[in-house]
Amino acid sequence: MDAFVYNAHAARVVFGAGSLQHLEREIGLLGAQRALVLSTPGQRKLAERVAALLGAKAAGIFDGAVMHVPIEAARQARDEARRLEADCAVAIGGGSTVGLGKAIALESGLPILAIPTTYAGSEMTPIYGITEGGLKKTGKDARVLPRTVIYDPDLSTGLPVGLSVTSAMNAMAHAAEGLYAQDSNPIMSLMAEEGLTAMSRALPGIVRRSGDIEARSQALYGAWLCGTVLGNVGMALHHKLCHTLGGSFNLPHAECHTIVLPHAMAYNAPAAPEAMARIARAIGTQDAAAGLYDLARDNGAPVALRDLGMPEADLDRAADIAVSNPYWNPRPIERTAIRALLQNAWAGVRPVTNVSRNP
Ligand SMILES: NC(=O)C1=CN([C@@H]2O[C@H](COP(=O)(O)OP(=O)(O)OC[C@H]3O[C@@H](n4cnc5c(N)ncnc54)[C@H](O)[C@@H]3O)[C@@H](O)[C@H]2O)C=CC1
Ligand SMILES: O=C(O)/C=C\C(=O)CC(=O)O
Repeated sequence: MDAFVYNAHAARVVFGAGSLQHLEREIGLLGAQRALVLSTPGQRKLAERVAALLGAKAAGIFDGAVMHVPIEAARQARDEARRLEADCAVAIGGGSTVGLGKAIALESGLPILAIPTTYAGSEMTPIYGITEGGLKKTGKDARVLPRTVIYDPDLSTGLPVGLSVTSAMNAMAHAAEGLYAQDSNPIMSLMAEEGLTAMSRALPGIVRRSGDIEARSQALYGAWLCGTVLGNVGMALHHKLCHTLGGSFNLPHAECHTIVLPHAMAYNAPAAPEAMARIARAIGTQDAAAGLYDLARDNGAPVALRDLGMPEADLDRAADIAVSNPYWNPRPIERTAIRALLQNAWAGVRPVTNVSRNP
């Protein structure tokens, strides 16, 4: 076994259907008296429910969370937290809402209690992202890691099936890249495999019946594991491509992850055969790249960037941006091969690598 460094991140997790009922207890354990509740405009009603549960400990609601955390939204939320003298942020929603909580915590150090309703996994990472002047910057800071996470599968039954599938693929991307990360370690790899398995088993159940609590529980469990992997080891080519497509071409986050993931795996397969074998085993397939493509397609997710409205003419610029300041990657970043990868992802070609067959 190779030598490795393992850093555990402290977070308290309360998991299970109905666990939102423990919110008041959990806020008490954080020692908070004035919680600012955060949401998107679309999840305002849920934020009001949370505020009602908090009673006198609710300082107010800010429902201006937006994908990729525009600096303007971050400033408004920070101002509101100061004005209300909040001593805690309760973020209920997906990665955008948790991201807004992180923007507040980054400046003020306020503790975050996160209640995720998608599978993006941000609640388990010290990674923040803020968009300013059309550019998304990401960084790591221990202050933004939520102190407490309440995973209540009841709250995810309303997540539309399409977004459930793409959000799950977003989570799986964290695990897949974690398996070949430069700083990977055996503990994170265990979590990554288990997270991939949980997600691939959960998806057909959710697609069959959106309110299937067992499937929803499996998916949230998978989101927890995959998010933990993202929070502990580095991202590589796949995340760089998605941040390029989301940040510079305004394509939707989870859908980009879904479409690009099989192609990023095909690109990296020759340089990371063991990771490919583990991914394939975890999702019960012969070939990691083709298996991830099939999982998305068979559960009704988009598989082509052109179906998200990306013009073919933008692929050259996307390739240029993706190869500038690349994240570490197991296979060297070659512009011609990245351009070909993007072409395949744009057209929705099913990739097959024949590298993953030997666990
Ligand atoms: N910092 C980190 O570690 C990570 C950050 N992210 C960031 O998170 C953002 C994407 O987050 P996502 O969760 O994909 O999307 P999101 O948080 O933007 O949510 C997408 C939409 O679904 C709605 N929604 C969420 N949960 C729902 C539910 N249960 N029922 C009905 N509607 C619901 C939201 O109101 C929103 O309109 C991106 O900005 C991405 O960069 C994503 C992963 C990790
Ligand atoms: O943008 C961020 O907040 C940072 C990381 C991610 O979005 C991870 C991802 O691409 O899912």
